[in-house]
Amino acid sequence: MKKPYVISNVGMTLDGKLATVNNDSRISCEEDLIRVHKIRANVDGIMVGIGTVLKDDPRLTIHKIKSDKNPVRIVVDSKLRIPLNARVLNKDAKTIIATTEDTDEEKEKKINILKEMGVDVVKCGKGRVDLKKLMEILYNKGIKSILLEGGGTLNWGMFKEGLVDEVSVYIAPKIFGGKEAPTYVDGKGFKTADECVKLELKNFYRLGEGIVLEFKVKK
Ligand SMILES: NC(=O)C1=CN([C@@H]2O[C@H](COP(=O)(O)OP(=O)(O)OC[C@H]3O[C@@H](n4cnc5c(N)ncnc54)[C@H](O)[C@@H]3O)[C@@H](O)[C@H]2O)C=CC1
Ligand SMILES: Nc1nc(O)c(N)c(N[C@@H]2O[C@H](COP(=O)(O)O)[C@@H](O)[C@H]2O)n1
Repeated sequence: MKKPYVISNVGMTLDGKLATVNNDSRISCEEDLIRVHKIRANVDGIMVGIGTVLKDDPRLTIHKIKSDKNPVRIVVDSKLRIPLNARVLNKDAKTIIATTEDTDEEKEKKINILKEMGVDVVKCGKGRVDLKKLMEILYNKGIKSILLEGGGTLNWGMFKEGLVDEVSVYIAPKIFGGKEAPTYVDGKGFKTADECVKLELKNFYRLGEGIVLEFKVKK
């Protein structure tokens, strides 16, 4: 199956959290945010789940370094919960919303509004977005590389389907704790170690106050 090359990147605390229980996600140092924007500048798309949009209202554009273009912003949003005033819907970059084929009058109305705003709405899957099918659709739209930023639920979906090729993670010297705090990979989780995603460590280095680890996903 032809699919984009997918790099998963997060800023994570030592205890694996992506934010506090109160959704404070100030984890990466400035040096790491610049590293992230250099990755953003080298991919065709940046992908997040709707949970991240609802909690962070991210820009998903390149603003920490100079860049003459922005990657396509991709939001995975089964129930089309995206607020129409979300920053990812502004004119700074192209945006694709991936939703499910399940629909009703209200959803169709919102899809029409989004299309009038210049947003590309893609329907694939029932109940949940079919991520494998979405990857094929994005590849056929010319998106050959994607930075998957999360959050933990979407990361689980992508890892579970074997759609991630590379992992880079900045680990901050912080501990957030919190059983309910979001982690790098949430979702159902693998039941046995045999099923888990296996990685090959390719590189690691100090950055700012933390450390960056880079892996290839073993296929
Ligand atoms: N520190 C970091 O690097 C980052 C932190 N975050 C944090 O992560 C949290 C958001 O993560 P989550 O709440 O887990 O939301 P999420 O951003 O992972 O979005 C999950 C949503 O995506 C949709 N979805 C549709 N099809 C799916 C599929 N097949 N598999 C999985 N999801 C699918 C569903 O509506 C699901 O609820 C926020 O606290 C945010 O600050 C998010 C990105 C990076
Ligand atoms: N790499 C990284 N480190 C952190 O500490 C973070 N909190 C995040 N969050 C991701 O960046 C998005 C917000 O930044 P922009 O407004 O898009 O520049 C946020 O939504 C997460 O995807 N990432």
